[in-house]
This record gives sequence, C-alpha cells and structure tokens, in this order.
Amino acid sequence: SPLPVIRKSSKKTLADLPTGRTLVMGILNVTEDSFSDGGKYLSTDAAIDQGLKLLYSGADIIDVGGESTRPGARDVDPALESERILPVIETLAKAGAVISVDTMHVSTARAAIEAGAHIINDVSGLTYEEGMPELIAETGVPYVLMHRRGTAQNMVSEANYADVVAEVVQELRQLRDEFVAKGVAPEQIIIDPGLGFAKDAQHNWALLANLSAIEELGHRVLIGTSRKRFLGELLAEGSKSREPLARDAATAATTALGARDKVWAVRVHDVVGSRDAIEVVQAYGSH
Ligand SMILES: Nc1nc2ncc(COP(=O)(O)O)nc2c(=O)[nH]1
Repeated sequence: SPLPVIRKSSKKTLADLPTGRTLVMGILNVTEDSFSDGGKYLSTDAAIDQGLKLLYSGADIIDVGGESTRPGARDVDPALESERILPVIETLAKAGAVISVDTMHVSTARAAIEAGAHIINDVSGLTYEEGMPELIAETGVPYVLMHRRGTAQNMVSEANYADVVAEVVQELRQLRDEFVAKGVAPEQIIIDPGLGFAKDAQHNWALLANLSAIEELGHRVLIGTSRKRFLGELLAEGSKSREPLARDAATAATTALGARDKVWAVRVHDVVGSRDAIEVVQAYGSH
C-alpha cells in the first residue's frame, strides 16, 4: 500500500506525553520471529502501517524493535536491525509518535535517536553492551533499564531465585548504580522487572504482586506482560496453553493491576484493551 502522506512534521517531544495516568506503549516488532506477531510487519510499509494503527488506537508511545528478544531468539546483526527499523522510526516520528526503540546495540540506539526516537528500551539487563551507559549519558535520552540475567540463549537456565523480588530489586539497584556512575542522570532511568526474562511464571506473579518494591528504587516503572507465556499457562485448558493472540483480556487485567499500582507505562500489543483498562482504573479511583 502507498506510504501515507505525512503533510507536516508534527514531531512530538517527551513533554507531549500525558501525565496523571499510566501510559500505553504499543509494540511494533519488525522481526521475523517474535512469538506472537513475528513476520507480520517485516516490510517497511507494513511496519509503518501498523505503527500508525497503534498511534491512532491510542498508543502514547510506540516501541519499535528489530530483533526478537524471546528465549532462544537468534542474534540479529545491528546493521540489519538498523536497516529494518530506521525508516519506520523516521516516518512514525514525523507522524507525531513518541517512539522508544527496543535494542541492545549501541550503534542501533545512536542511529535510532538520530532518526527521531525518544527513548531507548534495552532488554540486555546485566549483559548490556559496552558503551551503552556512555551513549545514554551523552544523549540524555530516557533509558529503560530492564532486569535480565544471561542472554536470550541461556536466560531460562538463570531463572533461579531464593527471593525473586529481593534479588531482582538488588540486581536492578546495582545496574542502576553502574549507569549513574557512568554519567547517566537518575531521572533518565525507567526501571522494568523484565517479566519472562530469566523468570518463570511464579517469578512473574511474585514481581507483579510486589511492584511497590520495584518502585522503591525511585524511578518510573515499565512492565511488559503482553501475551506472555505465563498468561498462556494460567489460562490453559488441560495441558494446552492459551494461544498468544487470545491472551489480550488477561493482559488488560494485568494493565489494570499495574495502573492501580501507578506504573509509568505498560508495553502491550492490544493498545485499546489497555487504554480501556486504565480508564476503568481512573474512574474506579475517582469514586
Ligand atoms: N522493556 C521491555 N521490553 C521488552 N521487549 C520485548 C519483550 C518480549 O516480548 P515481545 O516478544 O512481545 O516483544 N518484553 C519486554 C519487556 O517485558 N520489557
């Protein structure tokens, strides 16, 4: 389909983000193997169309990723990752979207910021790439610092905790201190418990039930539950896990719980479902 005509550049800044409610970050995976929508938006046109759909559905932020981060995902060459996402970022920024870029690579992050991305969303956790703190310090952009042990290849084997909440908080604190020591301002940092990254279902539920412990680190909190395996297991019929595309109602329920706990944002596929859940929490809280 022909590229949408963007009449004037209505570029947004972070100051344009709404305040007073949990924000919705819509997921745009420009990859061939993400677990729930892999391959659907691999072409630039398809990705831009989907990004505009997310924007017009009410996404406050669009999270553009060029590399699948699920367990066992293959590493993508940063040059290929950039090639996939830069034209998408450029067009969506011009269309007035606030954009985060889901990357673990410094080169991709730098290029994405130059193309108009506002936030770096890095799922590397303790295995972040050399130079990332320095880039974030130098550019001053908000940075999602997410908890993960190991890599996509081995993080499943790292899901061993005596007290998952205490250990995740402690490891996030250490990571945050490393970034601050390298010049990143604390107010740039957004914390994410990394649900499903080196965590099993019970770990995810424990972290969701204790978001206040994460918030005690003193930063905005982002959570990503959307369509993840632990929801499929919860809703399984017998041994058959609920399929990813049928997990949006459960995802919206986790959004409501996060909004009640005042998380800064939720990262979801179904934007409308979570926007609605946040409206319900707002109304509920004002009566
Ligand atoms: N900050 C953040 N980013 C993420 N990126 C990818 C995925 C994996 O999910 P996807 O394959 O649906 O993108 N989950 C997160 C998450 O929980 N938090």
